Formats: sequence, structure tokens, C-alpha cells
Amino acid sequence: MNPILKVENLSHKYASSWAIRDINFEINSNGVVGLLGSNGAGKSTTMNIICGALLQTEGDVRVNGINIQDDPIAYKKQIGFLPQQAPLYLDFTVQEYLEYSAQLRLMEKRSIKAAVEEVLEKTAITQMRSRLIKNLSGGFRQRVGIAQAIINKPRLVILDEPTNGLDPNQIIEARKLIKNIAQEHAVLLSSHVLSEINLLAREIIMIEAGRVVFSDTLDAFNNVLQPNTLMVRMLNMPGVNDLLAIDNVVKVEMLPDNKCRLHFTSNDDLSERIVKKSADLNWRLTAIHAEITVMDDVFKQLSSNFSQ
Ligand SMILES: Nc1ncnc2c1ncn2[C@@H]1O[C@H](COP(=O)(O)OP(=O)(O)OP(=O)(O)O)[C@@H](O)[C@H]1O
Repeated sequence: MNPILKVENLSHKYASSWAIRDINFEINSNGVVGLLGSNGAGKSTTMNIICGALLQTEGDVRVNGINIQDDPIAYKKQIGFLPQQAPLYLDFTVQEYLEYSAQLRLMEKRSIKAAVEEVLEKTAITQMRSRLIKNLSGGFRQRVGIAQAIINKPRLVILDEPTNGLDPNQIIEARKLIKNIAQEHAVLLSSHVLSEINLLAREIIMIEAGRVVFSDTLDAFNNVLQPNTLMVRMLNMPGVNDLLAIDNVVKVEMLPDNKCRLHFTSNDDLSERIVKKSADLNWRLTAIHAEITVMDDVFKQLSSNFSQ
């Protein structure tokens, strides 16, 4: 059976510089595959090519075995896309916009009404159907964007940074919705937020400077990543020099609320030693946990492990 999505040796050059280089991956089942990368890594370029919005310089993309050049209509029918800027018509009502989206996807006229009802319900916006899109909050607009992406039941749904710009409550709701959608569709979701990908994805493709530096399951990803800092809270916080005197601690960041971040070279028994020292010296330790720090560290670690 054909993979839902197969990306082979994909490269793209804008003017004179390569934005992505030799990207390869496959999606074979429903669920979320996270496309992770920092700003400018090449996520949007990759997604725009997969959606047919941008013609690649080199390489091949197939959805259900179909190549866009061979049969653009059959190819695009298999894909739902929510770009970073949702393509909403602000003067349409939600219902008008979804009907229009269905027509653009060349859905049969007689199936449109039922399809609109179904996506209104799935994305929990039925009560907003008669509202003008310009009068909706960011969270509801994003739901409308997701609704148009799934209206023709595509095998593959592509969401480019779908929670960008939403407030924390809207982010939680949007993530719940994406999880539900992913039960019935393969979802390729891009984000530069590590925790978001961790929450949603079953597989991760990570790109850095246009190249894939990691491609495997979420479990494999978490096994590769080694924490390199400890967050510690102590009610009797010692001085920086006392903390630097602990073996393997190479840097100390003092933080508000009786907390500090300890950077270490190796975590061998470090937590245990801190707990013991705190007990001996009455530092009154109340919290200690390992942290993966920032994306840059993750990239560094993965690049050194995986890039050729
Ligand atoms: N239209 C364009 N013309 C020239 N260069 C571009 C164009 N679009 C993107 N780039 C460059 O290509 C590289 C990849 O950009 P892309 O937008 O794909 O990254 P991204 O991972 O989606 O980043 P972000 O998270 O900021 O959207 C960047 O160096 C970017 O500056």
C-alpha cells in the first residue's frame, strides 16, 4: 500500500540560497507527525511544497502514491491545509465560508450541506455559523481554519504553526481539537514549540537549517534528549560559589522565587548529591527537576547525533 505521504530528496532554493536540502520522510498512518524547527528552519517551505503552493527545485512528493505534476486535482483532493495566515474571508459568515471552501475543493454540490454540518460540529463552532468571521475571536477563527482544512475529509491535513498567536486558553482548546482531528486524519503539524510537539505528536521530524536532523517516534526523541540543566528551589538559597563548588556544576543562574538553574556537564548522581548537601547544610530544598533547556540546545544535541 502507498504511504499517505512520501517526501523524497526534497530541496528548494529561493533566488540563490537553499531553504531546504534533501528532505526525506514518510507518513503511513493517522495521528500527528510534528515538523519541529526553529524560525527559518524550513518548515513552511516544506509544507507549502507538499500542499502544492510552491514548486520545489528538486525532489518528489507523493500523497497516496499520486504526484502533483501527474494529477494536480487528484493530489489536492487528498490534502487539507491551514497555512500560518489562515485564508479566511472576513466578510463571510462561518457557514458561507465553509460552503465556499467546499466548492473550491470541487466537492459535489449535493454533499456540501452535510459536510458543512459535520465540520461545524467537529470543530465545535455550530453556534457561530451565522457570525461574520471578522467578529470572531482568534480561537474561533482558527477553528474555522481547521474546519475548512478537513471539509472534504482529506487523508492528510497540514497545519502550519496552528497555535501561533492564540492566548493560553485558546491554545489548550486548539490542541484538543487537533488531537481529535488526528484520530481520523494523518496530520502534519509544524511548530517551533518543543512542548507542543511533545504533547501532540507520535512521530517527530526535526529540521535545522533546511536539513532533517531527527526523524523517529516521540519516545525515541525523548530518549535522545538528555537534560542539561536542573531547576532547583531552596528556601535557604546558598550563594553562587557554594553551588559552583558542587562537582560537575558549571554555571548557576539565580532566579526569582528562591529558584536557581544549575547547568552541568554530567548528571552522574548530581541530583542525589544536591539533595544530600541540602540536607547537611539546611538549604531547605523544596523542588528539583531536570530540564531540557532551549531549542538551540536540542538542535545542537540532535545535530551532533544525527546529521551526516
Ligand atoms: N519567499 C522567500 N524568498 C526568499 N527566501 C525565503 C522565502 N521564504 C522563506 N525564505 C527563507 O527560507 C528559509 C526557510 O524559511 P521557512 O519560512 O520555510 O522557515 P520556517 O521554519 O517555516 O520558519 P518560521 O517558523 O519563521 O515560519 C529561511 O532562511 C527564510 O528566510
